[in-house]
Amino acid sequence: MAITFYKYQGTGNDFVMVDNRKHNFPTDDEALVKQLCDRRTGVGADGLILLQDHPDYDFEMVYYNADGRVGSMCGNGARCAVRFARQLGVIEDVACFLAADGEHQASVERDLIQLKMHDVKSVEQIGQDYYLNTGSPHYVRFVENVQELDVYKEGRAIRYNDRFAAVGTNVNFVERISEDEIFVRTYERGVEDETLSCGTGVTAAALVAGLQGFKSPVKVKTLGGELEVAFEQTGDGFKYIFLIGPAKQVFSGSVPLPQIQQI
Ligand SMILES: N[C@@H](CCC[C@H](N)C(=O)O)C(=O)O
Repeated sequence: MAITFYKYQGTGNDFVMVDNRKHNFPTDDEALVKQLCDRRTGVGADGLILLQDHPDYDFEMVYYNADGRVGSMCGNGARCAVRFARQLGVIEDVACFLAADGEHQASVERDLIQLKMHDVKSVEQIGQDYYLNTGSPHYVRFVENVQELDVYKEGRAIRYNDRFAAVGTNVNFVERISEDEIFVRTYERGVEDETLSCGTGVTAAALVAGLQGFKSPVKVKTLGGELEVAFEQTGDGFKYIFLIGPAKQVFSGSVPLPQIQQI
């Protein structure tokens, strides 16, 4: 049988979405997810997201990285999942859903999805750089001329260093553009390459900018578009963190997958 899939993107971070309320997509088939995300032999995406029923939430999002492994929280993917849920009629303009790191609230306002992220209790400083978890682990380094940087090379050097090699980390390179704006480029774990944007990475970079005196909301440019991050600073951390930006459907199609049945 064939499954219908939908392709979504949020500031250029792209995802294959499956309405798994209607299928029994095999949740542990790494090879299948990897194949669907392959940009030459599959649909092509930075990750795959299953939208599922959940007894206590509007829906559950199950997120996989392009390498086929179950991922941690994905900020752009979550904004796409909210748009997908809206288009499927699962929600109207507000959502309370479950992701890898727990419950999230979100709202839809025209083109924009506003996603509430979990509080960040602390930020570790490593030399001049920072390490924090915004649902996924992120290393943040401020640089000059981020557009000139070899993000693949520099990102891999940090992602595979002794401290991070086992669990991995995403790596964000950040340039100050003005008093209220930064430019972020991210090497993504699980894609193992630079992506056009990473929502949890943008959030991490904006919070570190907050530590350096930026006021909320911080405007963030990425290679794939613009996002905004609002937050309230607490003693050592942050609360009321919101990631705001567009998310849209690009196309839909079907793939023959005999191992999957319609429910
Ligand atoms: N693109 C995502 C982040 C995805 C998580 C990452 N690949 C990891 O494994 O930590 C986002 O938008 O947040």
